[in-house]
Amino acid sequence: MTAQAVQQEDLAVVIGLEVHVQLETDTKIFCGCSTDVADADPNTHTCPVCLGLPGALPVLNEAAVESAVKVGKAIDADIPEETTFHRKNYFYPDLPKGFQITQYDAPVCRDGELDVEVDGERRTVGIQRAHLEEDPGSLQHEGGSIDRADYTLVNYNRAGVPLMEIVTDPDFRGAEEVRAFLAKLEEVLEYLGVFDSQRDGSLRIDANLSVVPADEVGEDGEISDEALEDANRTEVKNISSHKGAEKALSYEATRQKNSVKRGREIEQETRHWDEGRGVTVSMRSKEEEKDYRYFREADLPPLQVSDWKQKLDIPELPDARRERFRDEYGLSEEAASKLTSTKQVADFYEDVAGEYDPDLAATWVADNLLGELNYRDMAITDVEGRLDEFMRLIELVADDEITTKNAEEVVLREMLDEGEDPETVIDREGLGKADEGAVEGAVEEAIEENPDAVEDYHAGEGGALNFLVGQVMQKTGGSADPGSVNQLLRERLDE
Ligand SMILES: Nc1ncnc2c1ncn2[C@@H]1O[C@H](COP(=O)(O)OP(=O)(O)OP(=O)(O)O)[C@@H](O)[C@H]1O
Ligand SMILES: [Mg+2]
Ligand SMILES: [Mg+2]
Repeated sequence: MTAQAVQQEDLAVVIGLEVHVQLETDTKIFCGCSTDVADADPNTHTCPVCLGLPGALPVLNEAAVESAVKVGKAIDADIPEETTFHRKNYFYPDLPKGFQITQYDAPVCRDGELDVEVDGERRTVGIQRAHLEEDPGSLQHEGGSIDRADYTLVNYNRAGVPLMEIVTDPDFRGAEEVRAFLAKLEEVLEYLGVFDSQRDGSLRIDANLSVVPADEVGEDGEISDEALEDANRTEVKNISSHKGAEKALSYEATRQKNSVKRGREIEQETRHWDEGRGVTVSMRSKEEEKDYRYFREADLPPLQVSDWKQKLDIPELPDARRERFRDEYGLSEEAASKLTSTKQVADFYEDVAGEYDPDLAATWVADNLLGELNYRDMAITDVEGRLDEFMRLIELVADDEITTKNAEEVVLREMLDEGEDPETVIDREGLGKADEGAVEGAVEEAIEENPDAVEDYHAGEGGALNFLVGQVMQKTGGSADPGSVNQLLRERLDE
C-alpha cells in the first residue's frame, strides 16, 4: 500500500492494551514496607530492598502471587507448572536498581480472555499474558509537563508495590471498546477482592495503536497476523483513567490517520499522553526487547504454582451472578445488572432477598438505597458497617410498621444525611404506623368536620374522596397507609 493512495475513511484502527493494576496487599512485593502510601511523606515507605541498595535481597510476597492466580482463574488463563522472574534492565531515575523485577517467558498467566459487551453485543478480548512485577518509583516533574520541566523530584514510596501487567491481544477496533473492557476488567478485579479502583494510581495503561487498511478487517473484526505485523504501532504511555484512555486513543487514531493521509510513515515509537493539553507527544523510538537485556532474577527461585489453582477459590463472577439473579429471583436485565454492579451490592441484595420478597428487596436495594447513595456521590462501601440498619428499615416496611413512602422519603434520607439508625428517625419524626383505632378515629373526625366534602362524594365528585384521604393523612401525621385510609373512608361513606 502506498500511503498516498489511502484515504482516511479507508483505515481501520487497531488497539492492544498493557494494563497495569495494583494488587491490594498490605506490604510490597519483595519487602515488608507498607503499601499504604497515599498520604505519606515522600521516601518514608522505603527500605534497602525497595531502594535497591547493594546486597539487599528480595523475598516474594505470597499474597501477591495468590492474587495473580485468582486473576488467572477469573480470565480463564493457563497457569504454568512453574513461574519465574526476570530482570528488565533500563536506566531511568524511577528505577533505583537499574532494573525492574518482572516476568518474561514464564508469566503466571497466559492465554486468557474476558467477555465484554459493546453496544449490546458480546465480544471476547484475548489476553496474551498477565504477569507480576514491581512498580517503579514516581517522578514529579516541577515547572511544567514531562517535556518542559525545570527539574524532577523522585519518590520511592511506590517502588516495589505489586503490579499485575495484563497484556491484551490487539482486539480492539475503537476507543469505546477499550472503555467497555476497562470497566469490565475493574469489575472483575474488584469482585476478586484484589484491586481497589478508588485508590490513586491503581490503574495505569499503555495503549498500542496502529492503523491498517480497512479491507484487511474481516466481517467478524478479525485481522490477519501479517497485516498486524506490517503496521507500525505507537505505544501511548501515562494513561491513568478510562476517560483518559478514550481521549488519548481518539486523539492518536486521528493523528495517525491524518499522517497517513498526508503521505507520512507512522514511526514505531513511544508517545506520552499529556492529559492537560489533550495531546500525545513523541518521547522516544520504541525500545526493542533486546534493549532490555532480560535475564533470570537469580535472587528469586522458580515458583511452583500449578496446584495453587486448585487451592484458591474465587467468588462467583459478575456475568454468572447476573444470569443467576435473573433466573433465581426473576429480576429484569436492568435490575440484575444494577444489583451485581459490585460484589458488596450483590451480597447485600442476596441477604435481603433471603429474608423478604425478592422484588421488594430489588426495589429497596437497587432503586432506593443505590439511588439515594448515588445522589449523594456515595457507594455501598461508604455504608458498609451499617448494612444491618438498612436491613432493619426494610424489615419495618415488610412488617407494615411504617409506610413505604415515609421509609423512602424520610427515614432512608435521614439515615444517610444524619448518620442515624432507622428507629431513632422513626421515633423522632413520629412515623410509626398509626394503629387501626387511631386511623378509624381520624376517619370519623374527617367525616364530621367536612360535611361539604361528604355531600360532594355522594354527588359523585371524584376529588372529594382524595380531599378526605388528605385530611386523614394530616391527622395521623402521614403515618397511616393511604390505600387503607381510602378503603376505610369508602366503607364508612357507602354505609
Ligand atoms: N498492530 C498492532 N496495533 C496495535 N496494537 C498492537 C499491534 N500489534 C500488537 N499490539 C499490542 O501491543 C502490545 C504489546 O505489548 P507487550 O508488552 O507484549 O510488548 P511491548 O510493548 O513491546 O513491551 P513493553 O512491555 O516493554 O512495553 C499488546 O497489547 C498487543 O496487543
Ligand atoms: Mg508490556
Ligand atoms: Mg509496551
